[in-house]
Amino acid sequence: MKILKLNDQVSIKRSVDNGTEEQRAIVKGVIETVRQNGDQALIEYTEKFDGISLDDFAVTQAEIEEAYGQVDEEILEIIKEAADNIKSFHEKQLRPSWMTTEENGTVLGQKITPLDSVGLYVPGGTAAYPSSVLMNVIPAKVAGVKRIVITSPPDKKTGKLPPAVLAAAHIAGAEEIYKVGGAQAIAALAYGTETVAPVDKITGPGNIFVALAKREVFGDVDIDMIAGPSEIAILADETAQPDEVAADLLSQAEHDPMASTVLVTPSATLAEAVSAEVKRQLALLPRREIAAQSIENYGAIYVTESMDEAIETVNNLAPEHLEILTENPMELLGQIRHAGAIFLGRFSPEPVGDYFAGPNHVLPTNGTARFSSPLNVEDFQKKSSILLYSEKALKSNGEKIAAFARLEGLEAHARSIETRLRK
Ligand SMILES: NC(=O)c1ccc[n+]([C@@H]2O[C@H](COP(=O)([O-])OP(=O)(O)OC[C@H]3O[C@@H](n4cnc5c(N)ncnc54)[C@H](O)[C@@H]3O)[C@@H](O)[C@H]2O)c1
Ligand SMILES: N[C@H](CO)Cc1c[nH]c[nH+]1
Ligand SMILES: [Zn+2]
Repeated sequence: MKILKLNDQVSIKRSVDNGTEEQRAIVKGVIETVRQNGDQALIEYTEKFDGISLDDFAVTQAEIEEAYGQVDEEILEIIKEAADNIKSFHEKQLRPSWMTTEENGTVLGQKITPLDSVGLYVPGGTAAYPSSVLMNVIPAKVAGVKRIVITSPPDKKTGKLPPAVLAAAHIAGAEEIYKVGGAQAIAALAYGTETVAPVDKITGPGNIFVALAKREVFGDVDIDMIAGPSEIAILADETAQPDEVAADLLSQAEHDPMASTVLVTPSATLAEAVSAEVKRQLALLPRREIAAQSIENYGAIYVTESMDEAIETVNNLAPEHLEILTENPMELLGQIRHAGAIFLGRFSPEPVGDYFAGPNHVLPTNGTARFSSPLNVEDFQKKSSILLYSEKALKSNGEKIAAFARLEGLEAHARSIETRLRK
């Protein structure tokens, strides 16, 4: 792993993938065709892109039950326990609607309403993570969303969805599931077909066709974010254990050849030891080819002059995941301004959050932790403002409001107020 002296250009932001002109044209064509031909287009694209011919792409109750029976009992128990943890964490995010009443009778407030319906895209292949099903469905459920739809491409061999994905969906409480992937799935969720009623918001990651389609339909429906490859930054001092630091870096490197893995430390001794450990452990990993590319192209160890400089470096990176492996991690927490999730101490390695602890693993990437947050209950709700002015309140403020309206040249606004002042 490269050991670098700090320079203030430190960044793990990769350029956002806008796809090629050809890919953008394909996505536009797919969306338009689904809008015109509905279910028939879904069937034809599934045959063309996934090699599966289906008459009916809705997952049946029997399929869900069959899948549930195929997953090991112990694994089901683990998924259920993780689901309980995720639910109880997200329940703490719930905020009530509120109203205040002033002495003059004015009532102001904010009404919180769940979205009516949301769609979760679950990518195909090895990235069909049951944990991500929990992380998307459970906050939506906690928010009060009534209709939760899942779409995912059918396996190219079996024509089915992975049993663990269906089991996780069942445990999380999502039963409306379609075997459709790619841009055609996003189009169906956004605009509807004969079988798939449209949703109000689409969440979940996917390949470039999925990402471009989400961007294309944004505005007609809401979307969560366009998630980039996984990132981990570790802030460590000389007390950190090199084998643990290396294992944690590799835990994210194995996700994606473009995953970013960075150690920031004032300890040159730790830097050397971690570099050697990464090399040793990498050779033992089943997904070593993916992890090796990530480490080679997006991995770095920065040796800083001081811990303060290391903290500033981490804040500039604004990583998706930050581990603090120092003698007293809690003492540094107050100085961390930008990170999607912060893992404190050597007994909280990042996979604790990926699977089990409760906080969401859908996190801002590409430096966007500077201004955005983990997926949360509010992503599945919206707010309406509530205003009630009493006669007394309108009469005492009406002239000011009318004057403000005239400042903007909006006479009808002013008269809407004044017509009430004269009565
Ligand atoms: N950021 C994250 O958190 C995260 C998590 C999991 C997965 N992912 C990403 O999900 C992706 C999974 O990719 P995948 O391809 O296995 O599954 P996918 O479900 O994202 O895409 C499969 C679909 O892509 C479409 N497609 C494929 N080739 C096409 C073509 N030439 N023209 C038009 N459409 C085409 C097909 O409709 C197919 O059903 C990876 O890119 C991975 O990085 C990201
Ligand atoms: N670390 C990933 C998000 O960055 C989430 C995940 C799913 N499964 C394992 N990890
Ligand atoms: Zn992970």
